[in-house]
Amino acid sequence: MILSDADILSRLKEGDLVVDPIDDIDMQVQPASVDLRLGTEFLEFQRTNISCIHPNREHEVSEYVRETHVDEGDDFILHPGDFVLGTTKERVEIPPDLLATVEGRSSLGRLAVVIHATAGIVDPGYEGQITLELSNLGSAPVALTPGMRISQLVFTEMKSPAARPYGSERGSKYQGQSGPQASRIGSDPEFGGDE
Ligand SMILES: Nc1ccn([C@H]2C[C@H](O)[C@@H](COP(=O)(O)OP(=O)(O)OP(=O)(O)O)O2)c(=O)n1
Repeated sequence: MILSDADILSRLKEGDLVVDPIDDIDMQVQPASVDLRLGTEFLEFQRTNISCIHPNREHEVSEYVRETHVDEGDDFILHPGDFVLGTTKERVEIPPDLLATVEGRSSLGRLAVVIHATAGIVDPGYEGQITLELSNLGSAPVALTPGMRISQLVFTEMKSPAARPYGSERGSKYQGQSGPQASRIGSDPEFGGDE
């Protein structure tokens, strides 16, 4: 069952579901979702620095991404074909009985800007900001402004709460992330990590 605006407001009031900050409830809480705003940090890929991103060489992350800060009110120009990691301004806490999905906004979709390439699930138990996989699929550069509403979160009530929610007890690698975070796939067991 998907939460309606009334359900979302009631869970936010109860306090087990957190989306923070919400500066304008009427603007951000939509009929069946909450709009999230673009944060000020971006991770850009530097393809000239390495020959290949290999999942089991996590130490290379700092060599292939560079962090850029853009103040609210300034522009980050997303060029055609670009792929950069951004972040939501809001921090979320998802209770064990809810699954959240990150979706784009139609207004940005109509400009050919997508906010995730493949990862749309925010797990029950997850706490932190959400990393956006920003791409411009169109043919004209698009200016993105930190603070603009860029994505939306939809909440689905599960049949029962997760028995082992996302979090430190299961060593979840993105729990508590702040700002855009590069992939930590190197810590997956299949690549010799200890997750
Ligand atoms: N666009 C997204 C999608 C997800 N997440 C966060 C919330 C998710 O709960 C967490 C993990 O997402 P996945 O389970 O899709 O990713 P992995 O399987 O790679 O991570 P893990 O092994 O920790 O489950 O990352 C995010 O910040 N931005």
